Amino acid sequence: MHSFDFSFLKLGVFDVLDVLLVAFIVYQLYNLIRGTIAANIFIGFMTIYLLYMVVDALHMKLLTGILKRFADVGIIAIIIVFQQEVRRFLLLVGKNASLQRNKAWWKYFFGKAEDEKNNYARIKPIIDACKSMKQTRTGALIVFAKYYDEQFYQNSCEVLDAKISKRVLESIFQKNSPLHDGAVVIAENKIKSASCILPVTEKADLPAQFGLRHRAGIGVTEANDASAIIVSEETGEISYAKQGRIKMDISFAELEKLLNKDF
Ligand SMILES: Nc1ncnc2c1ncn2[C@@H]1O[C@H](COP(=O)(O)OP(=O)(O)OP(=O)(O)O)[C@@H](O)[C@H]1O
Repeated sequence: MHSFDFSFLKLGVFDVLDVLLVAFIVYQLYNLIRGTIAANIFIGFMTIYLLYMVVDALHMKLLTGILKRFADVGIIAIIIVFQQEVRRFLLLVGKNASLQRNKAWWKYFFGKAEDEKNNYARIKPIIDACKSMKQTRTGALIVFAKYYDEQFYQNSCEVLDAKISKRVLESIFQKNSPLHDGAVVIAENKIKSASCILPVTEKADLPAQFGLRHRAGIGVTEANDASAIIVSEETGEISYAKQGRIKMDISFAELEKLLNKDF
């Protein structure tokens, strides 16, 4: 009678750790692309790879040979198909590994109160500008970039390097202003640029009323370590995008909390 060889099922501690780490990375990757078309492609890749592992373990030579061809080019295909996601993933890894974290701990113990006070002073002009633009139904898109990638933002933008103030933000988004079309990018505590054309998200499951402004607000946070405030011209509603997701119709108290964390 034919006997199966199950020796490959012997597990050591490192095998378990290996599986857990891979599961964690796959889950994080899936989280990054959830809700996008890329998620379906990702599931497709994973299915083919899992199938390859199973047929390989069962020594089914022909199928293993065919699937191996897919698996071999898989990593290159992933980099090409998921260019934006890979970029965002590496940014995330880089950010968490940087000294920024240690600085945050240091501030947590020694300078938190002072920090919050300073942060409120920084945030206030932005919140005030949003309040006023909400009232006047002035459409706006303000991006907060943790890292100002000149190549990414400056290509299509008008470079400003201006101090953040309520009146400057309001004037930029005024309907008659030559700079009102597009987004303002804030980084390093400055209004770095205005009138920026940003990549729009390809997400298919967004509310029907979302036009290009909202889509660009979400799109920029998919590809970069950035968050974005969107003021709707139609409804005056304030939305907040981060990591490719959007919170709609938020209050100013909520906006303050979010900015305190992200800006
Ligand atoms: N790729 C882009 N990057 C930055 N801003 C953009 C981009 N595309 C459009 N916009 C801005 O969005 C405006 C058009 O907004 P649209 O009405 O399509 O958006 P919306 O999401 O429906 O928002 P609203 O509720 O304000 O109408 C344009 O005038 C321009 O200022």
